[in-house]
Amino acid sequence: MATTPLSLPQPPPKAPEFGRDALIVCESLVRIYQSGSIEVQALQGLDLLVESGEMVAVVGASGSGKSTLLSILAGIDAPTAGRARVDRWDLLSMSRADRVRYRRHTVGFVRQQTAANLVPYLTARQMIDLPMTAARTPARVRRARAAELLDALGVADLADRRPAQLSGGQQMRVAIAVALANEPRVLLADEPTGELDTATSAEVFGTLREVNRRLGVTVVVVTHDPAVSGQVERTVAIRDGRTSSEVLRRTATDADGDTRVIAEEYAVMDRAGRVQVPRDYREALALTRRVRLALEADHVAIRPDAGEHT
Ligand SMILES: Nc1ncnc2c1ncn2[C@@H]1O[C@H](COP(=O)(O)OP(=O)(O)OP(=O)(O)O)[C@@H](O)[C@H]1O
Repeated sequence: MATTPLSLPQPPPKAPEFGRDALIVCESLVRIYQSGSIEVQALQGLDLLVESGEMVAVVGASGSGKSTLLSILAGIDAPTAGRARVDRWDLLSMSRADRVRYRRHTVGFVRQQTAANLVPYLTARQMIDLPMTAARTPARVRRARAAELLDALGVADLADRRPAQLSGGQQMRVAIAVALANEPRVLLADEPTGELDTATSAEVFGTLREVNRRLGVTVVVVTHDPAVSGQVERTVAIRDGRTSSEVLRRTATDADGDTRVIAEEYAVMDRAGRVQVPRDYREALALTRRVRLALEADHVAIRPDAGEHT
């Protein structure tokens, strides 16, 4: 006897992998530090995507997890849980040998303290040569690359000086050149302008933008300085170990041909749909523990709990 085929519901189409085309992917990233019996959750489920060629500023209060994020992306620290991928490298499952390769070729890292990036007894040219020698780059290529970088970073005339003979801004530019020696796809900079005065900060930041635009290197820069973060197209704010909001800036030209920068702030929604409502919004409408959500034609409304139930 012929049986009627069962009509089964269609399985839902498989969701594309989160950030499949991004260069940097952090998904629900967690980093817990254990010091004695105390546990510090430096990252508490952070999501972040960075596309190839972007320049992103990461801002946040002291202790919010910015340096932890950068150390993980630099391959110096390892996450406790979650997912972190840069280019083709999975930062959670990388072997020790892969980690060395990753740090040598995929990312360049500029540390917070200017001096920590430099070797006191080497000249600028010798310092740029060092990572290339470690990568077994032939001498002829090393010489050409060092000259190119010294030039691109505006320190060609300082090539034979040691760190003590350079100003803070010049030291930082040399540090950036050293970080770029092995042609990484990503440059990570942790508070590169933290020790510099305002004018020198602006100069160093301009250098990072040039590196991003002219050399096509993806740049992630941690900063405290709102004036600095105001110069990039995308600023990601971290609060309590999570990305909380983003500011996107674009240049618009009005009818008179004048250009101006338009900055729009967005809240970040995580993979589970959680959004942080800013404190001033919550206070203005006394939004507390329980709120009403309503799906409207083109937005979702959040209203205070009317208080019929307790
Ligand atoms: N090695 C460590 N051991 C224990 N706790 C740590 C360690 N490193 C960072 N933390 C803690 O993790 C949290 C996040 O620190 P992190 O340095 O990432 O913050 P940050 O946003 O970079 O701060 P800052 O702007 O002051 O550099 C802080 O509470 C910090 O005290």
